[in-house]
Amino acid sequence: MFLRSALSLWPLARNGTRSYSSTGVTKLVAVTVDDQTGIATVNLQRPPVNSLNLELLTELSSSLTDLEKNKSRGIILKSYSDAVFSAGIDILEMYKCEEERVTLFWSALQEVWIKLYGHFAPTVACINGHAPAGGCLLALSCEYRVMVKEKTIGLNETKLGIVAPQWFIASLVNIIGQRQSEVALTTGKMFTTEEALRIGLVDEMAENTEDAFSKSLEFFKKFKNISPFARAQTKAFIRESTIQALVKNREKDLKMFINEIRKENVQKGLGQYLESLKKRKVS
Ligand SMILES: CCCCCCCCCC/C=C/CC(=O)SCCNC(=O)CCNC(=O)[C@H](O)C(C)(C)COP(=O)(O)OP(=O)(O)OC[C@H]1O[C@@H](n2cnc3c(N)ncnc32)[C@H](O)[C@@H]1OP(=O)(O)O
Repeated sequence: MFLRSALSLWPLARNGTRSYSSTGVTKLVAVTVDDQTGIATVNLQRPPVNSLNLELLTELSSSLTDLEKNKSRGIILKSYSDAVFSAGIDILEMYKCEEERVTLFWSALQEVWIKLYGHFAPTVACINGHAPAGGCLLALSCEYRVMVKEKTIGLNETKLGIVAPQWFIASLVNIIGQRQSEVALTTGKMFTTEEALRIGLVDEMAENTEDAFSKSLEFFKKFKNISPFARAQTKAFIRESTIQALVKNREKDLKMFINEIRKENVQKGLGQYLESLKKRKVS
């Protein structure tokens, strides 16, 4: 009954699913809700590598708000691409950036993290491609991670000469613990799927995207006999202090980000990194 009335808020059904976009036009984020289960698939679709720019983050943020309002039964976050889940922050948002845009950009990233990390429904990252830095952050924000074999994941910021903010670090520490996080972060380690599984950075390994998606769906069955309220409130209690640490310091965090990326050596490093990306190819 509850499911029916919640779902009736969604746009017209098509083949058992409801497609949805906050702007009315599907662009960088496509949301589909399964009519039977109420599970939403949030597909990131910004070719070529789903790098996170202001527009993608703004769409993702409003999709998350709508899913919260419409009481989705769960979220699977995935990529349109079988190669890359998300390449993290679009370096062009940090390199030679304008103050007004970079302020909006970082605020949107904060907002997405707060909404995803604190989402009331169960969330799964279906990591069907590489997930460096900000891509890893999105995956860490979910409750469960299923990753396709032979991909890579990690917070590699130090490799770019930048420092991962406290909330990136907390997201990792809450999953793999302080010691493993310290080693991973200080060395900018990118884990293979197999390594990530061994240290608990991901929960399951999959053969391919289809397998990852069906394993992601299985996760929701764990809550079949659990009260949604008890589940959501428990999650909120567990995550509250991590979320509040950013919520109370958003302005300070924004200033630190802008100061950090404006440094001459950081700008030089970002420029060189962009150049090196253009020369290199990952198999
Ligand atoms: C006291 C201090 C307090 C703290 C203050 C805050 C500090 C700042 C913190 C900022 C946090 C940043 C987190 C980030 O997310 S930084 C971004 C890190 N991302 C990466 O390192 C990933 C880079 N990309 C790759 O490794 C590979 O592209 C890939 C994802 C493995 C995919 O490989 P593949 O071979 O499939 O694709 P290509 O490499 O050929 O890429 C295709 C084109 O896309 C461009 N590209 C790739 N990644 C990015 C990116 N992140 N931003 C912009 N552009 C990107 C690449 O150059 C290719 O472009 P081309 O076709 O024009 O050559």
